[in-house]
Amino acid sequence: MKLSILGAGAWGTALAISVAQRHPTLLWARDAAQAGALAAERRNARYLPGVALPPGLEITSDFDAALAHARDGLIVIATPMAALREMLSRLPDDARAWWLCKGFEAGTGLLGHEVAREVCPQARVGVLSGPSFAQEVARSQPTALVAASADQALREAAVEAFHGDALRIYPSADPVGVEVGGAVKNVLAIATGVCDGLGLGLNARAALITRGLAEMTRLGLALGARPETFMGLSGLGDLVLTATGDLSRNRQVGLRLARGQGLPQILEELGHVAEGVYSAHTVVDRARQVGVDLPIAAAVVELIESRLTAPEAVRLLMSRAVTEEFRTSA
Ligand SMILES: NC(=O)c1ccc[n+]([C@@H]2O[C@H](COP(=O)([O-])OP(=O)(O)OC[C@H]3O[C@@H](n4cnc5c(N)ncnc54)[C@H](O)[C@@H]3O)[C@@H](O)[C@H]2O)c1
Ligand SMILES: O=P(O)(O)OC[C@H](O)CO
Repeated sequence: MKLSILGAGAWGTALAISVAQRHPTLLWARDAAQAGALAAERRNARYLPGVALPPGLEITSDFDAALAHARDGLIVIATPMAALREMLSRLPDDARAWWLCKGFEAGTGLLGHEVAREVCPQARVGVLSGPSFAQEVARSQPTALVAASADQALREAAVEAFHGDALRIYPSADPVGVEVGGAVKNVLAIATGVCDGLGLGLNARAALITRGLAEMTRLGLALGARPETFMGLSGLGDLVLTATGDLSRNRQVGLRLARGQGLPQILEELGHVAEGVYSAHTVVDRARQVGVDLPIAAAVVELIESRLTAPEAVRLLMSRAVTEEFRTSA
């Protein structure tokens, strides 16, 4: 099966390295100079240093050539969430496409499948998510992902395309749950980074992850997700990885906020997208629209928008009124 991966950041490059070992794969970079450097050096020095590109992986900055390559195959959108709408709008009507980005679209508050419904209703689409640090996938370390789409044939195509010796693919028919998990875990990883950066201890970290999972699940159920999805790879799995793994950019944002570093400097030093920063406000807004309370995510918004310091955010969360552990309503 032919694959074109749109976006040559860390994750697009890592997935391209993985699938190019099994399928004719083309990696599109929007910047011609970056595409030239990737092709000449056979590595992605800016976004994924230290990993060689396999000889069969083709590189281009020609968008039409990328679409043509995958005409009978699959397109994979590997840009940040902020560029998903633009990428989807450039696809042919009958495209078969998967995206890798995790978040709610800033401004509209939409999840990826809702953006696709607006922009390319004829296309057959899905989301590939789950616990997956790009550096580990690029080095063929064992990883399990979930491929979620309402389209069963497209789910089968994803297994054919992505499944391999080091990459297990679990199909899912719950794109809502998978996308909510991927978006909310990024915000919770910022919170856990703050918690660990302040040295609040392992009890606090476990509490934050568990109560964060409750927030993710409450929002997902209100948006029509299946409850079991939050116990799966794109829910609990990705939350545990991102909240505890130091390779996470979102966790790094939290660790550095706890040290008192300013957000603009943190983002500049990271050099990669940290989707939780851009999604936090939108996650909380979307939850409010459906009557769901997300205290941890709301505290992250206060912190990144500089209305609270990290210790003040902790005091706010600890002083909340007592509630039942499992609420019967939002
Ligand atoms: N890095 C990971 O381990 C990982 C794993 C799973 C999911 N993700 C998700 O995948 C998405 C991409 O993450 P990443 O780590 O590759 O980011 P990154 O910061 O490493 O790279 C982003 C890439 O997108 C490109 N880009 C930005 N805006 C664009 C636009 N308007 N049009 C075309 N290209 C554009 C950039 O040039 C860059 O190549 C994010 O939503 C992230 O949450 C990342
Ligand atoms: O580095 P992060 O925080 O964007 O997380 C990367 C992936 O989403 C982990 O699954």
